[in-house]
Amino acid sequence: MSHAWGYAANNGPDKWSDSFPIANGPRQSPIDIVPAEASYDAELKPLVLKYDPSTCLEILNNGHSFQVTFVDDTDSSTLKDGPISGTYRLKQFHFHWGASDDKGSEHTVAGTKYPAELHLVHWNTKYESFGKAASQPDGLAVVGVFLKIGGKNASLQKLIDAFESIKTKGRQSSFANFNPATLLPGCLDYWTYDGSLTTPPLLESVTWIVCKEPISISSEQMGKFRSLLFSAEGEAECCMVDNYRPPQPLKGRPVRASFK
Ligand SMILES: COc1ccc(C[C@H]2SC(=O)NC2=O)c(OC)c1
Ligand SMILES: [Zn+2]
Repeated sequence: MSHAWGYAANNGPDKWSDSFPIANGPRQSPIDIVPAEASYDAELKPLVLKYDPSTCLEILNNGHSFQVTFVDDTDSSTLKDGPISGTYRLKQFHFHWGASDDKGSEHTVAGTKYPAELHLVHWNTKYESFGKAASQPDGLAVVGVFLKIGGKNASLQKLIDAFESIKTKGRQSSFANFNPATLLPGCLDYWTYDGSLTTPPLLESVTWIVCKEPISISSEQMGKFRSLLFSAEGEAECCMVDNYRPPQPLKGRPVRASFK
């Protein structure tokens, strides 16, 4: 692909295999999660998420989504237990969403699309850095949380209030003392399977942990997500919407449930 990857007809998910052949690999993400076909695994532990708001660093528009990045040089913000062994550090979180409320999530549940999906990205501290971990089969663990249209979400509003400073691609601003735990649903029941990054380079290094319970976002707040731009300042404006990869073939992978 001569031009950079994106989500448009000429550079979107159907074209990514041109430059990233792993797009057709055996453990690609996202997937359609079919609850009736997931197997309850009593050995799966509850998720242990410990987040320190003081590790929150900045919020940025990377041209594909907006992302909140964390200081990850200590074990201050970590994910443990669940389906993983060892300690994974929080690196960043970001979202995927649609142009309308009938689409936007990457994972789907028995074919149901949610309007958006949150990804909390963690890396395995058995490797020396995020970059090194990202190329290892057990290098990353991403917690996915669905968003459904409902009441106004005060925690999401704190992110939205920073949007005017990151409207266009490449813009970033300092963003301190945000607690990502406020974005988690009350119930942490989850499905888990072995998968990949959902954008290029599509590395097959992610243990996916997808929460069953969604969090809420209001229609007005969804509208603010859609006011961000894929385009940089001075370029023709292109609204940041439909930045999701559709479900990929399961290829025989087991999907386990932490709940009955
Ligand atoms: C090492 O290079 C990368 C590149 C992209 C992402 C972000 C992808 S991965 C996901 O779940 N959603 C996304 O948009 C990444 O995240 C771990 C790591
Ligand atoms: Zn993502």
